[in-house]
Parts: sequence; structure tokens; C-alpha cells
Amino acid sequence: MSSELEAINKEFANNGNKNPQGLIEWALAQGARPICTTNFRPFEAVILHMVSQVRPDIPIVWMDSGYNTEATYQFADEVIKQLNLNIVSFVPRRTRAHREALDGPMPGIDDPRHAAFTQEVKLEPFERALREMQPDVWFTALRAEDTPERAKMQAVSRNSNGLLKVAPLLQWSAKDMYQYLQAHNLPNNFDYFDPTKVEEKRECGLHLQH
Ligand SMILES: Nc1ncnc2c1ncn2[C@@H]1O[C@H](COP(=O)(O)OS(=O)(=O)O)[C@@H](OP(=O)(O)O)[C@H]1O
Repeated sequence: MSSELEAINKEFANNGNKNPQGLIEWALAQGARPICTTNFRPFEAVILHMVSQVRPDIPIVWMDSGYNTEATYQFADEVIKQLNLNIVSFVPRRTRAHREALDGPMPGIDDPRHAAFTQEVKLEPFERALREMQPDVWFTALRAEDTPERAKMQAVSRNSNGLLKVAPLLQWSAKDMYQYLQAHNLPNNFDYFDPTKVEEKRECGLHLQH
């Protein structure tokens, strides 16, 4: 990691955790094609509100696998309308009906077909999004509390392709997230299921690979 990013991370860890908006503003000044990804999991309205407050037209990239719960689709619709998001959806190359007619129902995580399934419904659409959008700054709502891997992450890093990855909420607790939602009158939804992860603390590879 460059010494500039190390300094930013140090400053953010020491002073900035309570000011993720400051980190968002700094990161936006570092590039010309920022994106924010979302899967509309619980608490996602926080990052979507924060980034769109600073940059109203920032592209919000959603890989809609086709396997979200009804509540997640309703939540997505509500947040997109309330925040007037510039949503850019990427869907798998085959529809869910097409896949299931040929391959059967969604494979579980112990099924040898699960890796190919994950590649088809989530990773390939994300690779396509990266190719088409060529982002230089990537915001997520990753939090240290999510998994042991994320607990070791830094808020800002650069991947091997030069993409600046920014997790402004890295040190936020669920309580911080809840209070932000309340303060800004934002919706939330806990009826969420990701068929590529199945278990909440499992990493399916999207952010680890990129
Ligand atoms: N389907 C879909 N569409 C758009 N963006 C997505 C999608 N899945 C994952 N992400 C983004 O990757 C961040 C990590 O997500 P996950 O924990 O679900 O996946 S992974 O284990 O890293 O693959 C995740 O972090 P959060 O922003 O905290 O939700 C997203 O920014």
C-alpha cells in the first residue's frame, strides 16, 4: 500500500470513523468514474444515502441475481425512489427460468455446481460491470463486524488494476447504522437472502477477487 493510502487509513482510523462523509468526499476527488455497489442487504440505505448526498448521480451498481426475496425487491424499489438513485443493474446472461429448466433448482453450497452458479449469477455480471463502467473508485458498505476477513481490512485500498476501494462504514456498528437510518428517515429490510453465500459470514469472492 502506498504511503499516501497508509496515511489516509491511519487518519481515518484515528479520527475519521465518525466522519465517513469526509472519506467519501476525499475518495470522490481521487477519480472520475466512481461507483457504489449494493446488494440491498440490511442497512444498505446508509451507504446509498451517504454517497448520493455527496454525489447525487453516482452510478449505483446492482447485480440482480434473480434470487432476491420479494421483500428485497420491494426495499430496493423504495430506496431507489426515495433517494432518486442512478441505479445501473446487471443481470445474469440466462434468466432464472432458463437456468432452472436446464440445471434444476439453485445448488446448495456443498453442491459441486455451486461455484459455477456463483460465477454465472454474481461474478460474471460484476466482471461485465467493471468492463463496461471502468470505475476508478468503488464504494461499498463492508463493515469489520461482517466477517473475520473484513475485521482485518483497511478502509481504503487499491487493487492490482488501480481501482480505489473505499469502505467508509468499516468501523460502524449495527447500532451506528440503525441510528443513521432513524436520523435520516430511511427504510431497512432484514428479509434478505444471497444464494451465492447462503451463510451470512461466508465470503463468496466478489470483493476478495477484485
Ligand atoms: N448482487 C450484488 N450487486 C451489487 N453489489 C454487490 C452484490 N453482491 C455483493 N456486492 C458488493 O460486494 C460487497 C460484498 O458483498 P458480499 O458480502 O455479498 O459478497 S462477497 O462475499 O464479497 O462476494 C457488497 O458490500 P455491501 O456494500 O456491504 O453490501 C456490495 O457492495
